[in-house]
Amino acid sequence: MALPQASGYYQKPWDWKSGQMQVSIGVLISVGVAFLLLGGTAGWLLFALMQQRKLAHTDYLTGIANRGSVFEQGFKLVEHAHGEVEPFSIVLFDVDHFKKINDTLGHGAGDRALRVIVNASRRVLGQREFLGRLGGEEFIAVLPGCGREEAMKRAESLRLAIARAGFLYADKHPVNMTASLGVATLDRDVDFQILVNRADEALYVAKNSGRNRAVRASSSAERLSAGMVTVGSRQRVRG
Ligand SMILES: Nc1nc2c(ncn2[C@@H]2O[C@H](COP(=O)(O)OP(=O)(O)OP(=O)(O)O)[C@@H](O)[C@H]2O)c(=O)[nH]1
Repeated sequence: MALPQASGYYQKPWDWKSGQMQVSIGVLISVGVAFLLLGGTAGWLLFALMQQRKLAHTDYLTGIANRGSVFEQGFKLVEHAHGEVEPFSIVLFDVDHFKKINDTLGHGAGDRALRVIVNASRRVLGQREFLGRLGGEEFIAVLPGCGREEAMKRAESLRLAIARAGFLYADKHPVNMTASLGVATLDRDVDFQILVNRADEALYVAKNSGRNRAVRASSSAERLSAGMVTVGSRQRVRG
């Protein structure tokens, strides 16, 4: 009678040396994988945080700085300008009769007009300068290093760029825009909020004296000699 064949399976006795090596490799791989996972998660979290921060500072429609971001940067830049005794100006501008675009062609056309205005305005700004949307159809150009004369020139370039940026909506409706602008330049006794108030006063004058024009806000010295006390709040005539 044939004996049953041996299975051929041979159980090796435990080899401590190679066993330890296998365990060490296993541990190393696990630690590596854990590091990769942790690193990946941390990287993803960092990316998500950066994206969130960017979104919190950006205007959803036009991609430029939003109101919060403009004021955050504006206060810092004014402090810097005071410290360095450097000129600093802003141009506040507001699209004229913007409501008419919405009312006649719809909000899609209005939204496109805002984006077109932003693209046209960006092109006339220098490297250190930036654009922000303060809300609705009101924008600001922040001009570090720009004195009174330069700022008025920049405002005029913005006005012309907007007036020339007309487009055809839905391939058949011509849309033309103009804007009114208020220009204010930093004085020693002024912070960013006061500068914005002054530019807003000038913008109010531009609106009420016919629109499609840039008006310069009076300086601290001019205000003093004219006996002006307040820095003004908005009270714009509509129509
Ligand atoms: N399409 C669109 N419209 C907006 C947006 N934000 C505000 N508006 C509209 O902008 C219009 C602003 O109207 P008004 O404040 O009367 O200003 P205006 O018609 O430009 O008149 P003036 O400033 O006096 O020349 C309103 O109809 C708002 O609904 C936006 O993001 N997209």
